[in-house]
Amino acid sequence: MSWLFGMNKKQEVPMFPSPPSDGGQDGGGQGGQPAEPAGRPPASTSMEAYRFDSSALERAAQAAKDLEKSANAHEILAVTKQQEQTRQLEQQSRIKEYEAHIEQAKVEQMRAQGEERRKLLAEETKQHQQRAQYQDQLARKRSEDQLLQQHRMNEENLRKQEESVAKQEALRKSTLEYEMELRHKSDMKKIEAEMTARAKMDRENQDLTLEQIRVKAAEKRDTVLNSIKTAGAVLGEGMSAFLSDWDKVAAAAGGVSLLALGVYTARGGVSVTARYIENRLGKPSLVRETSRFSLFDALRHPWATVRSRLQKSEADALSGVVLEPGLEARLRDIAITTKNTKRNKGMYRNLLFHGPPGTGKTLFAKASTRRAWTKLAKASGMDYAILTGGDVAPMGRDGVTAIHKVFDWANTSRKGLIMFVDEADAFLRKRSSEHISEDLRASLNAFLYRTGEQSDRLMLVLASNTPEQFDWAINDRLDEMVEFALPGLQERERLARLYFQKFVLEPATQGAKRLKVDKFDYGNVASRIALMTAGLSGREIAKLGVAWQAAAYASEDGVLTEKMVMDRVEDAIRQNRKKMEWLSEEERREGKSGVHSDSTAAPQSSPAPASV
Ligand SMILES: Nc1ncnc2c1ncn2[C@@H]1O[C@H](COP(=O)(O)OP(=O)(O)OP(=O)(O)O)[C@@H](O)[C@H]1O
Repeated sequence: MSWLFGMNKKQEVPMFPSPPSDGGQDGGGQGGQPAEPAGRPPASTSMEAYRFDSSALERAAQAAKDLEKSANAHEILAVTKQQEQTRQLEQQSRIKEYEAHIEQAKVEQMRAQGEERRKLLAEETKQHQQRAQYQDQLARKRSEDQLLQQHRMNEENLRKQEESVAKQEALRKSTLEYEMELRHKSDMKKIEAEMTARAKMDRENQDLTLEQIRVKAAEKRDTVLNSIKTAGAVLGEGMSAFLSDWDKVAAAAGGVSLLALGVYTARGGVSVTARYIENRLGKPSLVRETSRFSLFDALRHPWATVRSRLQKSEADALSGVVLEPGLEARLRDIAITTKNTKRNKGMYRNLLFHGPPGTGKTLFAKASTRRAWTKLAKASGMDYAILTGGDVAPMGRDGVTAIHKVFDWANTSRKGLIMFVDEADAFLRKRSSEHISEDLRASLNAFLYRTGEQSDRLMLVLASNTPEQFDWAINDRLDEMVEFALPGLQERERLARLYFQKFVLEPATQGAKRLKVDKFDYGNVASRIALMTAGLSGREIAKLGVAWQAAAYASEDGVLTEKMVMDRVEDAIRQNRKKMEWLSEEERREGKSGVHSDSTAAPQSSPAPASV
């Protein structure tokens, strides 16, 4: 209603202090008051607020008159009413909004409460679980403690039993010793008494005894003299009769000559026959091991022969040898090819096994894995023989004969023979650059002579970790090379497991030995060892097994702990690094231990290079 009090639309709304109880009515006395300047003191403002201003009423009356006179008075009133209604509606809608807000706030509050309750519940569940876990842990710990207690008690009992047995044993031993001592003393006394008695008797009978001796000696002398006289007379007569008859002399000379001839002929014949039989049946001295049946060996060691033959037929081919799968497959392929060669009566191929030291070349062929080699030979349907190159040099000039003997013996095999020569570089080295003895050179020449042509009876397998030392003529005879590389990651893990089993678990379970294993996850330890031991050879890992065993024996309680295992591994790694440092620069360049030269190198699990 500002227009009613003559307020211009452009005028600002006055800022009044809040009125007393009736201050809200339209057209209140303060309506026409001009706005106070901001800086005026509040006391004077409140005084003026209660002063009555009649000019406003006058202006209102005037405005009402003007309004009555106005032609649009009705419309203005209607508009005013509408505005009033609109404001009321707006007010109501604000009230509704406010109520809606309140409702929403309630919903929010309920949701927050729900959330709180859920959190509380979750917290309670968590607490409950933790409590359950804790109780479970307590129960486990209790049971572990009980087990430990039990274990300790068992050990204590065992110890007591052992002690009591030891005491009894000691008592028995001391009793026995005492008894023996007593017996000894009484024996000694008896002997002493006998000796004294005999001495006394001898002394008393001395004269008699001397007389007896004298009589016996005189009798003996007479007998001997008489015998000599008689023999001389008989021989003399015989000789004179023999020499006087020339026919008898001639017959005797002929008989003696024939006898001598017979003896020499028989000796020569026997030695030739023996050599023939030896060639057919005997094993040459250079052959360390063979699958061929040897009559002499069977007669000398019948039980060992029977047992080894039985074992071979049962055993798993590659048990105890950890090879990279590609290499294993390759060896099997070679066996199949060899078998087919034999079946088709073809010519055999010569092989070379090469690689760094300690990678299983010999192991594959020799004693402990004899089965594996047998399997290869068996799969090919052939016999096998194992020789060592190092045996040839000490034979000196006999080396040539020994080599010929081996090849003669090999050629008598009906099935065909695989000849494995371990450490072949020991006698097959270069004739030109190396300073080798005449005897060794002659042995090498004999070997070359006997292997000059492809054979349908003999397959040659050489093993060496320095094949670059071979004489060129030997290289020329090789048809295929198989590389035994350093073990890769998986092989190292298998090796670690194998040797832990062999040197720790098996002795620990046998019970007789003083070796126990602490509780730890060995699978996990083996994986860690495999990761750490890149560059170590199979032999070095096998030695680790022995080191673990020794560590357990050296400890006070004989228990092998995880820490002891890992300490030995770190030792082995350090030693390997040291060995690598010792390798001369030249050896590195030559690549003798090429795979070793970078001990941190990635594991070499790739298959060996194919062929020459
Ligand atoms: N692949 C493997 N699997 C299982 N054990 C192995 C393997 N390689 C080596 N070893 C262990 O190392 C030892 C030595 O191996 P082996 O004599 O076969 O080595 P090599 O290759 O012939 O070495 P060198 O060239 O020095 O003669 C074996 O007795 C065995 O304990």
